[in-house]
Amino acid sequence: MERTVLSRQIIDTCLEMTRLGLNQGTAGNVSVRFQNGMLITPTGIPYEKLTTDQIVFIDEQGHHEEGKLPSSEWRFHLSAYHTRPDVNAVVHNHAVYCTAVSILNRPIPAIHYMIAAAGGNTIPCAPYATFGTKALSEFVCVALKNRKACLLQHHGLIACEVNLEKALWLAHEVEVLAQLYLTTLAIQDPVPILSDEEIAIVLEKFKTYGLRIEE
Ligand SMILES: C[C@H](O)[C@@H](O)[C@@H](O)C(=O)COP(=O)(O)O
Ligand SMILES: [Zn+2]
Repeated sequence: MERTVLSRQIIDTCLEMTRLGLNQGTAGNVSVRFQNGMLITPTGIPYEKLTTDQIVFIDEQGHHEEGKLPSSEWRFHLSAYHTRPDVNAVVHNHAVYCTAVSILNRPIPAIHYMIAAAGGNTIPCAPYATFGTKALSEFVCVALKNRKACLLQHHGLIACEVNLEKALWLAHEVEVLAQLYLTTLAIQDPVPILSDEEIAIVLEKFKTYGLRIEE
């Protein structure tokens, strides 16, 4: 797809992320796989002020085009694409419930079968490291190895998927799971969870769920 079209889709995803209540201020960033690297939001610019020419290209070595400053988190976006060849879009935000669970430094357990949307029976929590660091990107590599979403301790959430629409959908879904987790945790700890066997059944069903038969 053409660069300007993808850049517009990145901005629309950022605006939708805010509209869904998943983000505040200039927190968060969004990228999409492009050529031998990715297109990513610039650092520190409010989404409503973003224009397509401000979206930054970074190659697979981490070199960005001159005259633009990429998101401070470009390292973990590159790590996500490196670790997961199956994904083409990455969304990061500081959604309130996900961040609250990350402060407790707990994974989200299998409290609802939709946990399987991220590829397994938990949403893991990557250990804390300062934002923008190589250390954080290395923790993200590990957390996303078998999942399409993870929490970042004392920070927020990352979700990745085949395209921007699905990555944002997953980020929203994980926020709902985090809200359910905290709501039930206030009543009972530990919260009842689904067995690995039940989650395995859902993972299998998700392989074909929503696929339409070609006419
Ligand atoms: C301090 C930053 O807000 C940090 O939390 C980063 O992770 C973030 O969410 C937004 O940073 P950029 O504007 O550099 O993408
Ligand atoms: Zn952040």
